[in-house]
Amino acid sequence: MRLDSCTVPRVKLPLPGCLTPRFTFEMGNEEKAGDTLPLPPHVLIFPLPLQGHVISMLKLAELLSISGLDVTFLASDYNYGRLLRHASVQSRFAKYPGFQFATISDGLPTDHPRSGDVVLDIMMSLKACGYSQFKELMVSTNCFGSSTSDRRRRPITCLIMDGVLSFAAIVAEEIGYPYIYFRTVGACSFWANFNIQQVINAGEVPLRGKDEDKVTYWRKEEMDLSVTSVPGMEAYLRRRDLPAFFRVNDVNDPVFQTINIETRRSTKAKALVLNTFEDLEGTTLNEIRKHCPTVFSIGPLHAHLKARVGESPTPSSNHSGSFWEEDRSCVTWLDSQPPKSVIYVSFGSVTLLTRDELMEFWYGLVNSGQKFLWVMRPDSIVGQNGDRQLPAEIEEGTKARGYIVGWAPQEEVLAHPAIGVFLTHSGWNSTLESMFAGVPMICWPYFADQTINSRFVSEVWKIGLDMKDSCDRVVIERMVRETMELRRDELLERADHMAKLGRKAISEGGSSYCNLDRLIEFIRSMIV
Ligand SMILES: O=c1ccn([C@@H]2O[C@H](COP(=O)(O)OP(=O)(O)O[C@H]3O[C@H](CO)[C@@H](O)[C@H](O)[C@H]3O)[C@@H](O)[C@H]2O)c(=O)[nH]1
Ligand SMILES: C[C@H]1CC[C@@H]2C(C(=O)O)=CO[C@@H](O)[C@@H]21
Repeated sequence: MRLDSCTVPRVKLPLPGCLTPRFTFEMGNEEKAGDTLPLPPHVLIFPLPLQGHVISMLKLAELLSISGLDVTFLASDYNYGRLLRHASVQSRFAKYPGFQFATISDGLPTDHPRSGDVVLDIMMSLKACGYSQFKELMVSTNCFGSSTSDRRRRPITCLIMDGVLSFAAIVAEEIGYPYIYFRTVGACSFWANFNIQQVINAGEVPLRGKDEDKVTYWRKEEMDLSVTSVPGMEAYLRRRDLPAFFRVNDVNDPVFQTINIETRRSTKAKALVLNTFEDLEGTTLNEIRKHCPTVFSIGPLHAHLKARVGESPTPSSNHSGSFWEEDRSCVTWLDSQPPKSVIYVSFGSVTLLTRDELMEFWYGLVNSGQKFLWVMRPDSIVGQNGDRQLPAEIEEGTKARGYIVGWAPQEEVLAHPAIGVFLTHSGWNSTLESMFAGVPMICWPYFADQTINSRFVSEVWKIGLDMKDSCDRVVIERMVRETMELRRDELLERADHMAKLGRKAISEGGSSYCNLDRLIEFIRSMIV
C-alpha cells in the first residue's frame, strides 16, 4: 500500500504500521489550511481497477480538483505503475496540489492477464481481499488526513467508490463516513442489473442450456424472446440484450449474484453518480430515482472535463488515463484521409479476439473496400498454443487499406474528420465518446454491459447497427456498407442530433453541468 502525492517530488508517507495517527478527528484541529483559509472537503475516489473504470473516475477526480476539493485517488499497485508509464498522470495532476494517489493491491499475481473473461477475477479478488486492506489503509493513514506534510488536508470527508466495491462501503459505514456510489456503466445497464431478481422471478433467466454452436447458453429462439420484467424497457429488450452477466445456467452463479447484490446495495449510498445525461437516458434515470432518490447524471465526462478545464484559470490539454502507450502516428495517417472515409476499429481494454474472429473482421473490412484504422492491443489476440502474433497476411495486407496501432488516442481519433464509422465493442466510454463525436457505430458487444449498450445504440438512439452474437465477414461487410453508404445520411443525422444533446448537457445551465455543481455542493454539505 502506498500514498503518493502527485506533485514532483512525490511525498511518501511512512509505511503503514509505522504510522501513528497524527490527527484526531476533532473539529478545529484540521479546520484551517493556513491561518485563515478553511480546509476544503476531501474526497476519496476508489474505482474498480480496470481501464474503463479508471478513465472515467480520473475524469471525475480532475473535475472535483478543478473545483478546489482535495482528492485522494485509490488505484491498484498494478495500474498505478501503468498510469505512471503511459498516461503522464504526474504532469496531468501536478497543478492540483490537493490531489494525491494512494495504492492498494488487487490481490492478483502480476502475471494475471487482467483481460478477457478472467477480468472478472479483479472484482472477485478485491471482494475477497479488499475489505481488510482498505480498512487497514484508512486506519493507518488516519483516513488520509495530514497535518504535518507540506499540504495540510482533512481526513476524508466523503468517499466516492465504484458501485461494485461494496466492501469499501462497509468500511465507510463502520468508520462512520458518508459515501457515494459511482457506477461507470450507463443507466440502461445499471437498471437491468437492478432488476435481476424480477427477471429471475418472471422466469426470464436462468437460461436453458448450451447452444450447439456454443455462441451463447441460450437457444436462438429463446434469445429473441422479449424481457418484460425491466420496467420501461419492455418495448425493445430481448433476452440477448440483457447485460451478459445474465447468460448463466444457474441463478446462484457467483458473478451474477455479486452483480445483483452490488447493484441493489446502491440504495444505501447517499447518492449515485452516473456518467450519462438526462436527454439520453432520462426515462431510465427516473426509474432508478424511484429507488435511489439522489442520482447525479454528470456525463459525458470526457467532454464535461474538457469544457470545465477550458474554463479554469490554468487550462491543460493532457487528460489521458491510458494503461498503454498512445500511438499518435495514426492521427498523422488520418490527416491524409478524406472526410468520413475511415472505419475506426477498437474493442476497448478487455476484449480478446480468437484468430477466427480476427480473420472474419479483417476479411469483412477488406471486402467492404473501405479504409480502416484498427487498434490491436498487444495482448488482444488469442491464438492456438498461446500464439498471440498477428498473422503475417493481416500485417502485410493492411498496409494498402488500413493502419494498425497497439493503442490510440481514442477521443482525438473519434473527433477526427476522417472517421466515418466506429466498429466498437460497445464499452460505455467508447459509446459516449462516439456519440459525442457524432460518429455512427457498428456494435460487436463482447461481455458485461456491452450487450445492452449495443441494443440502445441500434434500437433506442438509432445511431448504429448491432451485430451481437454473430461474427461473420458477410455481416460485417454488409453493415459497413449500410453505415457508410446506404443508411449513412440517416445515421449521421441521428448521431449529430445526439451529439448536440450531449453538448447542451455539459454547457453552462445544461443538466450535467448543473448536476455536477449540485454534486460538489452535496459533497461540501457533508463536512460535519
Ligand atoms: O486505443 C484505445 C482504445 C480505448 N481507449 C480508451 O479506453 C476507454 C475504454 O473504455 P470502454 O469503452 O468503456 O471499454 P472497456 O475498456 O472495455 O471498459 C470496461 O469498463 C466500461 C465502463 O464500466 C464498461 O462499459 C465496459 O464494458 C468494460 O469492459 C475509452 O475511454 C477509450 O477512449 C483509448 O484511449 N485508446
Ligand atoms: C468487470 C465488470 C464487473 C462489473 C463492471 C460492470 C458494471 O456493471 O459495473 C460492467 O462491466 C465491467 O466494466 C465491470
